[in-house]
Amino acid sequence: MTKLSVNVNKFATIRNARGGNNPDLVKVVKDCEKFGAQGITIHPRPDQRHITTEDVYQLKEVVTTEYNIEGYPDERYLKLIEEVKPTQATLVPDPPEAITSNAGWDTLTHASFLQETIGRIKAAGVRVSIFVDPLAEQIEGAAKLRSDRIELYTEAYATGYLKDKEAAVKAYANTAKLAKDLGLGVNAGHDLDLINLGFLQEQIPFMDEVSIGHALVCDALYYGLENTIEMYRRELK
Ligand SMILES: CC(=O)[C@@H](O)[C@H](O)COP(=O)(O)O
Ligand SMILES: NCC(=O)COP(=O)(O)O
Repeated sequence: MTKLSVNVNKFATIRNARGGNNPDLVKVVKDCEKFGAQGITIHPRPDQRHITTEDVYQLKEVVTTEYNIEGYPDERYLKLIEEVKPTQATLVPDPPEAITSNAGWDTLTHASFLQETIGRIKAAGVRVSIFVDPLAEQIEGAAKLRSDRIELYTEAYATGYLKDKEAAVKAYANTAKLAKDLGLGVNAGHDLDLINLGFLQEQIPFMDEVSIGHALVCDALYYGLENTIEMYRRELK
C-alpha cells in the first residue's frame, strides 16, 4: 500500500499571509487525518515562510499517523529532528533561498556529510529518507549511506507526463526497482497531482509513500478537503 502523506506547507502560507491563525494548522492536520491522510509532511524552511518552529513542536502533539519533516540538515533542522523525533526525516539539499525544492542530493559528492547526518538521525530513532533524482548512481550512493528510504524527486516526471507519460516514467520505474532491490524503501514527491499520480502508482505499485501538497491544496479549493483527500487516495488504490 502506498501511503498518502499530505504536505501542509501551503495551509501555513495562507495563515501567515494575515499573521493570525486562520486556517488553524492544528485543525487542518486533525481534519486531514480524519479524512484519510496516512501521514503529514512539513518542510520548515529557515525563513519560516510557512511552517514555523512552533508549528513543528505543536504538530508533534497532534499527528497520529506518520510525521514527516523535510529539510536541509543544518544544525537548526537536526535539533528539531532530535527533539521532536518524527516518524521520518527527509533530507533535501535546498539552499535557504530556494523558492521550492529544485534538485535531488548528489549522494556521491556529499557522501561523508550525509553519512554523518544519517547516523545522527538514526541514533535518535528516526527513519531517514533522502531526496534524489532518478539516477542509478544516486540510488546506489543512498544505499551505501544506509539511508532507510529514498524519495524520488518527481518534478521531471510531472512535467514530462503531459508530453509522453511512458517516457517520463521510465527512469522513475527503473530506479525505484533498483532501490527496492538494494533494500531501500521508496517514497516520491513534488508536483504530483490528480492527473499524474495514478500512472506513477500503476508503474511503481510498491511505493511506500507519496507526499503531496501544492496541487492537493489547490484541488481542495474546488472540491473541498475531504473530497480531495478521498480522490487522491483513490488514485493510490
Ligand atoms: C521536498 C519537496 O519536495 C518539496 O516539495 C517541498 O516540501 C515543497 O516545499 P514548498 O512547499 O516550500 O514549496
Ligand atoms: N516531498 C514533496 C512534498 O512534500 C510536496 O510537494 P508538492 O506536492 O508541494 O510539490
